[in-house]
Amino acid sequence: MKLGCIGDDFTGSSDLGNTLAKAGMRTVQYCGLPGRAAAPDVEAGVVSLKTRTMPADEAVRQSLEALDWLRDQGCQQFFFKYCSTFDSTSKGNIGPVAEALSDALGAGPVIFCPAFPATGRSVYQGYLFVNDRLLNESGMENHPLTPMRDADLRRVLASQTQKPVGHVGIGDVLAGHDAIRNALSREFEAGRPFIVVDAITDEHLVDIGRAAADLSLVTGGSGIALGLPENFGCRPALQGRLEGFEPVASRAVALAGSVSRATRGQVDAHRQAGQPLFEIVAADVIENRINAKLLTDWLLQQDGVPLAYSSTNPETVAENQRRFGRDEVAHAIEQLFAETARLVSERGVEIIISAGGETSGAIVSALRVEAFEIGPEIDPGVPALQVVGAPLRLALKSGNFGGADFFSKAARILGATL
Ligand SMILES: Nc1ncnc2c1ncn2[C@@H]1O[C@H](COP(=O)(O)OP(=O)(O)O)[C@@H](O)[C@H]1O
Ligand SMILES: O=C(O)[C@@H](O)C(=O)COP(=O)(O)O
Repeated sequence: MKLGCIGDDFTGSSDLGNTLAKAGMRTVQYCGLPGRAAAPDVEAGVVSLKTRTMPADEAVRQSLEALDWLRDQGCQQFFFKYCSTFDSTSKGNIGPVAEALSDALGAGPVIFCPAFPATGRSVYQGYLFVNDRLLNESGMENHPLTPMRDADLRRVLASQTQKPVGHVGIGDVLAGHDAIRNALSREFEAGRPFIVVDAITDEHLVDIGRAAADLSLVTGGSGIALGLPENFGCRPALQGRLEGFEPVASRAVALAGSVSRATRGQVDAHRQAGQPLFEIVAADVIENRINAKLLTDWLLQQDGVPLAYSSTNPETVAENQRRFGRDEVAHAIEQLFAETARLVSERGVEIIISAGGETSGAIVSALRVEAFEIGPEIDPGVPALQVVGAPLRLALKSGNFGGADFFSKAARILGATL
């Protein structure tokens, strides 16, 4: 293994796997810390953890364990993948995890770059934009678990780490990879080892990737991984990745626990397309009026691509959190989806589409998936996934990713019988 990656959630890890596989690296996504050595032909391993919102010391512990495993596989460079909207709480976990990894590796300059132009995320003058909005006006300020209320990445990162934070601006990035490398050294030598790097286009990311060839630790969204595979002699491998998987004789079932803007739009579009929808109301979950058995029965009675969703507007989410407690309601809904995924799979469903990072983490854990092979891209940042060693396929959609017709498109590319 050449490139060892640690993802702070499961959807984000499949996003990274997608980028690396498209860029020509033989990539496997592991669900949690693998219990055995990787197959010898794997070039990039992505250990997906669910560390984004857990207490920082536990996130650090799990990330260091993943680092040890990746080191044992022979990796030469390490990548810490977090969200392209820099999702974190006031305590971390981006800063604490990056700090621990950097100390363990004795790293030099460490890049922080969540830019992902294909999905509208860019970093300019140290500020993170989502399309034409600053991060804190993009809808992310209402995220149920990681509300992002400051777009200045230098300030957000500095509040999470003891390490001084530097910046490589767009001027240096536009001047190409040598200038970027020099600027990184300049910041490091000035005593600022954690360096936010501007990037607006894929070309910038490729140049930053090239400048990072000798760095032991790189951190960011999946975009910053665009340029890394070439450093290992890999070339883009689009052949065979453009079409869907071979069809299988299984329906697809969709489960959405994301309350992000894009997911809510996809739920509406699915309804308008005449597909069967089941709305999960938080109070019904908490007060046991709905459970996984009832939901499974409903899903299996439908035609088309049935979708069960708890996605709702920010006011209702805030009301649910006030009434039941933020973590309690999130956990109850995640567990309902996880148990439902387990039951539909037991009853023969081989294709599950999941929307939401935390939601997907819970679902994948309940399905006891060990690893995924990365298949064709459904939409930017979302690949079709084949479970290694089992006839089960998944799509793990980050909340804010995907086009309006995502659920139907995913079912088709995953090879569902429609
Ligand atoms: N109706 C709701 N009320 C309160 N919390 C909800 C509701 N629906 C989902 N949630 C919780 O919100 C969180 C959404 O996070 P996640 O699944 O990571 O989605 P995203 O990818 O959009 O961030 C989950 O923990 C989920 O259980
Ligand atoms: O980088 C991204 O935006 C995604 O890969 C990601 O991590 C999104 O997280 P969720 O929205 O919580 O799925």
